Amino acid sequence: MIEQAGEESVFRNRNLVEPDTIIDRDRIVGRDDQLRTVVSNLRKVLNENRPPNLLLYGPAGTGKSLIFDAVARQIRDISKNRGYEFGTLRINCQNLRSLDEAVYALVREAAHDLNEEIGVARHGVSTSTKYDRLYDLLDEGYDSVVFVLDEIDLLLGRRSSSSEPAYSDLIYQLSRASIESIDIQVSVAALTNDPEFMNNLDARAESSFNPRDIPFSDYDANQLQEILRNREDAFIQDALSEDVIPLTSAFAAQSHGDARKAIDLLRKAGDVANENGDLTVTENHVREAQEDVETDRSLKLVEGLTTQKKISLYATAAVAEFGKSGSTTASSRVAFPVYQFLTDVLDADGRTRETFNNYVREVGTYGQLDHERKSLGGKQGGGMYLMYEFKRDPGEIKKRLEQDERIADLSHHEDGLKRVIQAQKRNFAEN
Ligand SMILES: Nc1ncnc2c1ncn2[C@@H]1O[C@H](COP(=O)(O)OP(=O)(O)OP(=O)(O)O)[C@@H](O)[C@H]1O
Repeated sequence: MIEQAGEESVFRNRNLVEPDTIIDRDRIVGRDDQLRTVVSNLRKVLNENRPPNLLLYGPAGTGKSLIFDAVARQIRDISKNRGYEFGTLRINCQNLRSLDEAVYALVREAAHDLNEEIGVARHGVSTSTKYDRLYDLLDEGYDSVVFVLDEIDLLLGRRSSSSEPAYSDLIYQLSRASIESIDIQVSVAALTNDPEFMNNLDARAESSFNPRDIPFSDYDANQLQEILRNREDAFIQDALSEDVIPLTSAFAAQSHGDARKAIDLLRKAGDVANENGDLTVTENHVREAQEDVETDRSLKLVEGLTTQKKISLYATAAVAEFGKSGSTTASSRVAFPVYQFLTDVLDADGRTRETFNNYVREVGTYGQLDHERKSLGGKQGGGMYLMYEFKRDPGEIKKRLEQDERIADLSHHEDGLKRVIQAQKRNFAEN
């Protein structure tokens, strides 16, 4: 099996359909206007002038990083040959919680690029000491630097209601660095999905940043097709059947024309073909890959539920999973006492039967399960109950819920859980 997988693959160069692979300039499809604008601004570096600040904005996966990085790499190579040190220092602001963290991340980038010590402690020193270290490193190592601030709108910092977001401060300081703090040429390129970003900057930051705007729009299905066709050589010859690229592009165009999603989906379709031992990627492989993507997206929603809703869903999924083999259904009459057992195990509050059912039904609206109202007939004094039917493997949902450390404990009680479920099922069937 392993040997087979090693020998036969639809891929010749799978890297080409990995979204983070750096691609050559000749693989870039379209985006001529944006390329021209970035080139005309960054080429000022070649005359040893400071390039203007730039704001690249548009939805995710529309080529902002690709275009900027491709041009910056070329400028860097030409400059280096001429003995002029041009560099870009990139940080992604998504996971940075404060201005201080952002400045430290820039110090770390510069030190890494220049092969120097970071030279400043992460904690326990002021942000201005970090700025000083940053400027020292830059003065020593470069003639010109562009700070690339990806997802800049997410650098909010720990704000009181009256204070400005951290990105305003960072942009203000960095775009003034050339004037006040440093001898080399410095400018800022900010990347964001938010077209209104400039409206959120305070007046001070706005006036010192004053960028050239470079907008990026969604790709349509035809543009996505072209992008994918330009990477067809990731696959062995004739591995892609005719309808694969059009279908992949059509799916990705539905999710905001994101090229990253299109490339991901094409790679996943190839993986599905490999898993099935097929040497041709077909429409069915694309559909299967797309289903996996959707499953994963809706499972992610499960991670955001409150603990009570997670316990309710866990109980219901366990009843379905530990029922008859391959079963996807769970009766509320069985699932509710199982939920009570789980709240006892976790020492959590117990909710009423009605609230429990409301929680599980609510999860249904995220696409995990359906419910049907059923009558007990003459059983248990009559009355109604709900029959839940999972649309996908309930075991997978349970595993996803166990990623929450409060729920993870339940996986150590599987034997007890199975016993309770069996007892409740017997009880339900006998009455
Ligand atoms: N015009 C294009 N030609 C070829 N490949 C492209 C093109 N546009 C985007 N891609 C590919 O799509 C992926 C995402 O592009 P990129 O990282 O530039 O998106 P972005 O606009 O910076 O998105 P985000 O806001 O999510 O960071 C990359 O793998 C890139 O190579």
